[in-house]
Amino acid sequence: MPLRNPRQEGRSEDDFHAGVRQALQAFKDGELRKVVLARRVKVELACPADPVSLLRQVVGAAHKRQYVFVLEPEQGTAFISLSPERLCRVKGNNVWTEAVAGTWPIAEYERAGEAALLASSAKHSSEHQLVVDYIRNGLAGVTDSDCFKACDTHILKLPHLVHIKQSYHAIANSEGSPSSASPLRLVNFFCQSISPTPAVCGLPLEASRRFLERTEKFDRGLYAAPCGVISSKESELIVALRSSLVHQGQHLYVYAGAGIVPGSHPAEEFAEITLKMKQFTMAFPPKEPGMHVGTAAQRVAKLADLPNLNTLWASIVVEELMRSGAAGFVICAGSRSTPLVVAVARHHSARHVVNHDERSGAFYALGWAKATGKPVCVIVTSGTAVANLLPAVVEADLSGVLLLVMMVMIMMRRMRKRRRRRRRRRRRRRRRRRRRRRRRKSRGRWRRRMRKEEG
Ligand SMILES: C=C(O[C@@H]1C=C(C(=O)O)C=C[C@H]1O)C(=O)O
Repeated sequence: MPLRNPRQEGRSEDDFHAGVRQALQAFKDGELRKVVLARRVKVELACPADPVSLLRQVVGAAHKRQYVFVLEPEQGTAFISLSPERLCRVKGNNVWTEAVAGTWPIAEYERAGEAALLASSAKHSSEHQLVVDYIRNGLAGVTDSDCFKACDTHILKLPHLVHIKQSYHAIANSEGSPSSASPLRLVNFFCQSISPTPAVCGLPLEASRRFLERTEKFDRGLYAAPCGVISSKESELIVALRSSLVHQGQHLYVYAGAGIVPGSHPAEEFAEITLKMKQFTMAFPPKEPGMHVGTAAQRVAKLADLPNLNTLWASIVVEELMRSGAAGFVICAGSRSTPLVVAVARHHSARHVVNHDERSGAFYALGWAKATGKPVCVIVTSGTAVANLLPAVVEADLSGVLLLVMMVMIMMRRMRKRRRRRRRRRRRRRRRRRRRRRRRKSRGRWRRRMRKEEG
């Protein structure tokens, strides 16, 4: 599964395939049993963004089973992770940990179901089993076997893919025994003796490290490192997977790897990594010709930049649409929709395309929505412009694609016109009534005077 924009690729697919073939040879030579080969992919941001707004962008796509965090190791650099994997949680002498390894695309899980999938691949099972054995052996050093509980092996469902997972709860040996450990020493034990597990590095550990130094050709940095909170009461460390490093808000490096074992296919492992990177590469899709994103200078800095209610409402509508997962906007310009167009142009991540013809604009939006699987909004002015959207709207309806047509400004303009007309009518009526009253009064006065004069 190639990335949508090959210019993003940091290390070519051929290089990666060569690395997998070297690993397969190392298995045959008895040098290695498993190795996790990673890739680093550079993504140029379409517009500069600060780490918090980038995090906000990816967080929308995060699953409830992912640990989301951002670290700022140095000014201008931010490390963002949406990790599915906990290295350890330590509370008193209670320890929780897990083995996560073996990956399938989510479509395969949906087709086969959990039980059939778990039984379907010896390669995936052995990949997971190596991690399980490693963690169990490691824990044997700090716990007795009767103080160790493993939950059933199951499938961990995430966006785009699934993993095999098994969780453990152990009670560490109590103080006084030769292998006793305080909570902080237990955390240290996980950092020094358990991490990196064969889920992120390989087996045997030192041979895998040497292999990766020779083969990966980039610095992993914080990728796959234990990150979290440490205290004497309770500590939790996460394996920093599904991560990316943002530089000066200009570009980011996305990291992901795949466990290579005997029987691995280079193309399948490459596709697995692409899938693991998808949450980031989808949140920051490549800029395409004709597509625009608001520049830093155009972005709204404060509420005072929104001089009237129309611009305020329009910016709220655009922000809400982006948060709800809209892919972007097709703008068929007209003066009445100006506040909406300005709001789109000023939004930090709203992608938009300008198309002067509503018919082709609507079909462009339809194609865009089909390609991304996300709703696309078409902004048009009133009158025949709306009617021109009809063929694409009908097609969107029949093919179950969400196309949002925005004519809210027209409605507001019409409503304002109607309100003005009603006010004018009321004023006219009042004036007529007043005139009638005055006439009646003067007629009454005149009659009374006449009667007096006659009498
Ligand atoms: C190495 C990564 O993921 C690890 C490797 C897996 C695998 O090889 O199947 C699965 C989950 C993680 O333990 C990564 O996401 O970069």
